[in-house]
Amino acid sequence: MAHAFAGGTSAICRCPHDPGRAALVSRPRHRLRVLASSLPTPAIEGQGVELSVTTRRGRVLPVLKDCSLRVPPGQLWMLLGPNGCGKSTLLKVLAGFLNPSSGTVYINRPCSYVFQNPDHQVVMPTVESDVAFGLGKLNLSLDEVRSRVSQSLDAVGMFTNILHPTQRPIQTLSGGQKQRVAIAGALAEASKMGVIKAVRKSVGAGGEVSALWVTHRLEELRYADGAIYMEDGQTIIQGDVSTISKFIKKKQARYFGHFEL
Ligand SMILES: Nc1ncnc2c1ncn2[C@@H]1O[C@H](COP(=O)(O)OP(=O)(O)OP(=O)(O)O)[C@@H](O)[C@H]1O
Repeated sequence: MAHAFAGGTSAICRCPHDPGRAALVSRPRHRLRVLASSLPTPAIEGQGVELSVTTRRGRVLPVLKDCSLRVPPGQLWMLLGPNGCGKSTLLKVLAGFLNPSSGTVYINRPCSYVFQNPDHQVVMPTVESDVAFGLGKLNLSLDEVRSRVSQSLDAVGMFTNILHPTQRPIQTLSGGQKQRVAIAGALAEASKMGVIKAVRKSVGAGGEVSALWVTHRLEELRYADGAIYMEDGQTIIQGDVSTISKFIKKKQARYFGHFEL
């Protein structure tokens, strides 16, 4: 299933069940900047990436302080770290949605997922109702439905804001936007592990597709070829799943140990 990849030109793909999760998916197509490296050309690479934002009060806030990572082609890597450590921001920088204050980014452009005719896939009058359409059968609470709708729209790059209100009539959308809404509907219905399994399936076939998946769930690591751990705006460690898993578990043990004192 290609829904997890289907972001049109969007590289950010958020998990439908957790706003803190996202995936960056790329296919070899267009090179932004080439990094000198003796290793095989990566699918996704960041070197010394930093990003500061200026708050409304004029305070400069460093969000990414020093991030380096390398995702080999045809692999699925996970990006983990505590809430607010900068995972989503790093993804946005890698995807080209945000410009880094410094550092280098290399990324193969994501491919688009195109339906033959998006008008055949959208059935309800507004964006929100269309994405929620398939959830009716799942017996979910209103909050859960709203959360899934918003996360699925995020996943396909249809960020809900003034420009993309969830109440927007479907007929005012472009063809590409309708495609995204249709995909968001499918994502909203996907089960928790279903999406990551689908991403796993799609990655690795011939090295064509690579993905960087942001998660808090250690159990999702089993689908990964490798992982990167971030803390406080910095990438701390990158490596194979077993190494990163042990590293995180050790950290958690130390954390909980602290509270047991
Ligand atoms: N435009 C901005 N203005 C102010 N603060 C920002 C901005 N963008 C990000 N931040 C802050 O930077 C930090 C990192 O945010 P980010 O969303 O990247 O974290 P995250 O690791 O994805 O978090 P989570 O796992 O909770 O989703 C947060 O403290 C966030 O509030």
